[in-house]
Amino acid sequence: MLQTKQLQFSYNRNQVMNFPDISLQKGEHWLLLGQSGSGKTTLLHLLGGLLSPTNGSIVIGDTEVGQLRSAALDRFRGKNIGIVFQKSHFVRALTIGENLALAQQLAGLKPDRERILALLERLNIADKFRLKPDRLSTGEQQRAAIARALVNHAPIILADEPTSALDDHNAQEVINLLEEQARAQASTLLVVTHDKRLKDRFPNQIGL
Ligand SMILES: Nc1ncnc2c1ncn2[C@@H]1O[C@H](COP(=O)(O)OP(=O)(O)OP(=O)(O)O)[C@@H](O)[C@H]1O
Repeated sequence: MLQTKQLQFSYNRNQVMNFPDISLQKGEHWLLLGQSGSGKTTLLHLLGGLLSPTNGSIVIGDTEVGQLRSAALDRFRGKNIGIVFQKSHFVRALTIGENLALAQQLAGLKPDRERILALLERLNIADKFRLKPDRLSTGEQQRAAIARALVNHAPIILADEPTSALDDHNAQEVINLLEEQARAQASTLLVVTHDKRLKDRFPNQIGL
């Protein structure tokens, strides 16, 4: 489903990051662990097509992601990769419902109100459909971010520190929801974390 080979990246010439080869199969759930500054977010952004590697390859399904250019990459990413960012990055002027519809449109899909409402319902925030993101609590925003990552049925879900800003109860709930929803649509899930509460959560682990 997702394979990398000899991935390297550098933000500047003095510091080259080398990443271990990874191979994630369909439907598997993985944790990506490592100290602060070890490159977890960078690797997640490479896998999500938000950064281009300086060397090496990323293959998702049958597609070599590095071969795709701008518009094609945007569509590919929108359809195939759902990303839960550390901070949710919603468009503040749009409601939660509109933000999710935008995610569908950016992937070249038709806005599907039923799908959006069903997901918000599953995540217990259907009543936030017409609210702007700033009106939601941190935990609710994180659930809305999960809904956005799932809305296009992406076969790969990447989550960057999804629990770091949450208390124990909300952290458990968010990770349960991510797992449950990924399982329901047979998506491959990769969760980046240095949250000790999650370290034994999935047996499949990549260390940086
Ligand atoms: N935009 C950037 N420009 C230059 N250097 C950067 C940039 N982003 C990250 N770095 C550097 O790259 C290295 C890896 O950063 P990254 O954010 O990937 O680590 P991380 O493991 O996700 O850290 P944390 O757990 O603290 O979020 C760090 O040394 C960081 O200072």
